[in-house]
Amino acid sequence: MNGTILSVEHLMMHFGGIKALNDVNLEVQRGSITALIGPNGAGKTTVFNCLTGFYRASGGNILFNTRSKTTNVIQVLGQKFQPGDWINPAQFGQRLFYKMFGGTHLVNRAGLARTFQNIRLFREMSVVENLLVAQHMRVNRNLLAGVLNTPAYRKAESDALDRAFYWLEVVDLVDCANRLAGEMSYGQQRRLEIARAMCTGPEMICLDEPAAGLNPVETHTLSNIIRYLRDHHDITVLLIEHDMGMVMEISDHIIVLDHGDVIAQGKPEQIQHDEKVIAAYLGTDESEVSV
Ligand SMILES: Nc1ncnc2c1ncn2[C@@H]1O[C@H](COP(=O)(O)OP(=O)(O)OP(=O)(O)O)[C@@H](O)[C@H]1O
Repeated sequence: MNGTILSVEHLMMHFGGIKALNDVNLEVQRGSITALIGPNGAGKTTVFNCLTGFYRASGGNILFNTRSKTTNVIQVLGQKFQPGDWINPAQFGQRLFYKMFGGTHLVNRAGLARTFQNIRLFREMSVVENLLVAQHMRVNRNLLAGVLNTPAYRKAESDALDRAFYWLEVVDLVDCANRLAGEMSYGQQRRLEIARAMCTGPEMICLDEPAAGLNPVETHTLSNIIRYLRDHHDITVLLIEHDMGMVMEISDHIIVLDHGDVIAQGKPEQIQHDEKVIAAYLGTDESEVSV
């Protein structure tokens, strides 16, 4: 593995009086499969929502290091002006820029993609259309080029289609290309969500409970797809998952959250025997746990 792709420092997320995340610090290594686990309500999805810009964190830092630059996720979502900005024109200009043009699209453009716990496909579109829509930020959408149907425009369209079919092949859905996304089985929809995220050209993908609702055969196929992303495309995978068999089998590193704090991290064999982790899952006090 080569360096840190994601650093999260002192991340906090409060919903009114509820402290979903207290002070989360974690790092994800480039090219790894890292699992974020923890009991229900530990704050895992909230971490994902902060990382991918769906929530604006209450405090802390999220730095996403792609090969070409570092993106400050909280900054690109647009922050409130601070008193010091009025004497620092560069800072003021930057905040104004991101207030006007910032948003989650910049997080995706930086190379971070995600899937959702509750599948969110365009159900009334065909499978391949779902993948073409995902590429709108990469494809030439110049109106004039479209009207004149220029060679560059046709090439961009054909590349988008090739890319869509490449990822359909990886997730074994080529045969379903023209079916409506909403008509497919649950397992197929989960795989399509991964293909759609991959069509945005990410360096890192966050998968929120990808194995939820899958049978053992589908879970095995999914594990192979996740490994394929890492091994053949150098994609960093961060996943939330409750299927501990799968987590222990495919993860290089595991981070455990409980009540909005990281309580343990390490290799699967370390986590399996960590007393704090066992206590968190059993809902008992650490001192009561005997291994
Ligand atoms: N939008 C929200 N408004 C209010 N509270 C929220 C919101 N989102 C999450 N929470 C609260 O934050 C805490 C963490 O929730 P989160 O969904 O991140 O947990 P989780 O670890 O992903 O749980 P699960 O494994 O059940 O999906 C919970 O107490 C939850 O009720």
